[in-house]
Amino acid sequence: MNQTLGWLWFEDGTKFEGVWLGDPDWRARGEVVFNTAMTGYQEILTDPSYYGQIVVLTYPLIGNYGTLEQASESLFMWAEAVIVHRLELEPTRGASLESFDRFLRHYHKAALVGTDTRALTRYLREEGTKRAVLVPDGTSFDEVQQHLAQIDLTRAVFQVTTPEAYEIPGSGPRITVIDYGVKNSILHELSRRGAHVTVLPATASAEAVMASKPDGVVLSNGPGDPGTIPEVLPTVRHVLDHYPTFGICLGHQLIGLAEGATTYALKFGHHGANHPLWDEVQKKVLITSQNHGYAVRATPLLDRYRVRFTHLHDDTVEGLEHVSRPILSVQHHPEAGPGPSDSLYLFDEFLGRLTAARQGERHEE
Ligand SMILES: NC(=O)CC[C@H](N)C(=O)O
Repeated sequence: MNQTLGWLWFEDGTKFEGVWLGDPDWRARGEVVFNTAMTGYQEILTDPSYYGQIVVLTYPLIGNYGTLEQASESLFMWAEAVIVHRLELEPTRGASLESFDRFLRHYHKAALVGTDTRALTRYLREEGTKRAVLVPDGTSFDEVQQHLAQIDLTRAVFQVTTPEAYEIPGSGPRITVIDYGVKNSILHELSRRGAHVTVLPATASAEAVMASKPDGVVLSNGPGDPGTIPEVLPTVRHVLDHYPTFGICLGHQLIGLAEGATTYALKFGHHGANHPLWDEVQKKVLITSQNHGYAVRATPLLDRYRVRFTHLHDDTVEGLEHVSRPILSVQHHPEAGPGPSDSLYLFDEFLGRLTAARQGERHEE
C-alpha cells in the first residue's frame, strides 16, 4: 500500500512527521492540544468544544475498539485532525460499526499516524498551546504560513451551535439548555432524570429564554476563547437574575465573565479523563473529565460566590457556587463522555435545587 507522509507543522517552524490517514485533500489548521484520556477517542473528536483544534492523543494505541454511531457527542467530528502513535485499523469489538479510517473519511478529516506523540506532547508542555497545520510531505513553509494566517478561533460557538431551537420531551422539570456547542451526554444526563429539555441556539435572547418557561437553565460547554463572545453576556445575566443555573465548562466561564470576573489562557490546558479536584462542599476528591484551555480568575466574585471546586494539580478554579442563590458552575465535565462518573451527582444536585426552589415559590404564593 502506498503511504503518504504528512507533517504537523508549527508556526515556529517545528514539524512532526506521520503517515497520513483519512481524507487526502483535508488541510487541518488550528491550535494543537494534547488529551491524556486512555479511552474515548470518538467522544473527544465529536465534542464540539474541540472545534478549531488539532488533538494529540497521548495514549499510544488508538482505534482498537472501533467507533459506534451512538457513542458520538454530536453529529460531526469537530476536531480539525487527530495525531496518534499507533493505530489499530481492525477493531476487535463485535458491535463496532466502522474502523477509525472510515470514521475520518466519513467526516472528510485526517489523522497523522506513527507520530512520536511523546516528543510532541513534551514540546506542547514546554511551549504551551500553539498553532499548526497538517500538510502532506513536500509542502513548502510558505504554503504552511498561508494556512496559518487563515486560522480564526474567535466567536467559535456560532460555528457549532444548533441553528434552530428543539425540544426533548420529558415529564419532569423544564430545563432550557443554551447550546454553545453542547455534548450529547449533557442532554442525556438531563433527559434520563426526567427533565423536559429545550435547546436554544447560542444567539438566544432573554425573551427566547423566558418564552421557553424554564424551571432552570444550563449554560453548555463550547469552543474557543470565552472572552471573544461578549454578545452572549446580556442573556447570561438575565438567566442568572431569574433562574436556577448550571454552567458547564464554557458555561462556567460565561457566568464568571457575566459577573465581572476575567478569564485567561492556561499554558497547555486541561484535556483528559483523570484530573483530580477538591469539592469544598462535599469535602471530597473527584477524578474528572476535562477539556479546557481557559480558566476564570474568581477574585472579583468572591463577595457573592464561593470557589467550590479547585484543581489539585495547579489550583485552577474548577467551579463556583453562589452563596445564596441556586447558581452552580463547573469547569470540568460531570457528564464525562469520556471519563469517570464521579461527579454525576452534580446533575442530581442541580435538579434537586430547582425542585426545592419551585416548592419555595409555591409556599410564598
Ligand atoms: N469544554 C469547554 O466548554 C471548553 C471551554 C473553552 N473553550 C476552553 O477551552 O476553555
